[in-house]
Amino acid sequence: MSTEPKPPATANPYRDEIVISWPELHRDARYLSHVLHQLGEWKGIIAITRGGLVPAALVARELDIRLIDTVCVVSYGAAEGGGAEQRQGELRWLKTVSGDGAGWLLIDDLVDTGRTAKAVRETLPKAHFAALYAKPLGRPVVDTFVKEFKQEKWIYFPWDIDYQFVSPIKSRRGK
Ligand SMILES: O=P(O)(O)OC[C@H]1O[C@H](OP(=O)(O)OP(=O)(O)O)[C@H](O)[C@@H]1O
Repeated sequence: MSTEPKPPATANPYRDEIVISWPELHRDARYLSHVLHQLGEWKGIIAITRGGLVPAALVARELDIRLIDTVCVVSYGAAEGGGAEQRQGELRWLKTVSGDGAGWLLIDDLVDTGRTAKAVRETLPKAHFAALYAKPLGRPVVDTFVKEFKQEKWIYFPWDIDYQFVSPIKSRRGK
């Protein structure tokens, strides 16, 4: 019998959120690059679109990697708005790469339930999977990551957010 943790059964398992700033993401990508550099030479990077594109560019700069490819996978059936329901849809492939991934870095921003990472690993079993952030359900699927967040934490990446006015705490209703 499998002892693997199961995804939460509720429709929206995210009870908390965190906003990652550009400087924090950049710092974390530099740290990831340091770790990956220690592991040896890489043939190239395969970014998992779309979230893996920015960290892949930052790692490529640090490790002087010019050969960059993509695997393109989409969660269908998701509601609009970038919320937790994005984790529910069916996975569909738009593009993959040939070979078994040996010597290549697979890069994504986040391993959440691990569903995307598992699907990508099945097609490229010998690639090294690196992500900036991981949650407990996804952690077993990733080889290298920088920070772990609770499963219930929804992560807003810098490209998801904007600067805007926020009312002082004391003036807010329902405080
Ligand atoms: O571990 P999982 O539960 O599969 O979640 C992680 C995946 O979800 C995000 O992509 P998303 O589906 O939001 O698509 P996008 O990167 O194109 O916005 C993220 O970039 C990972 O690829």
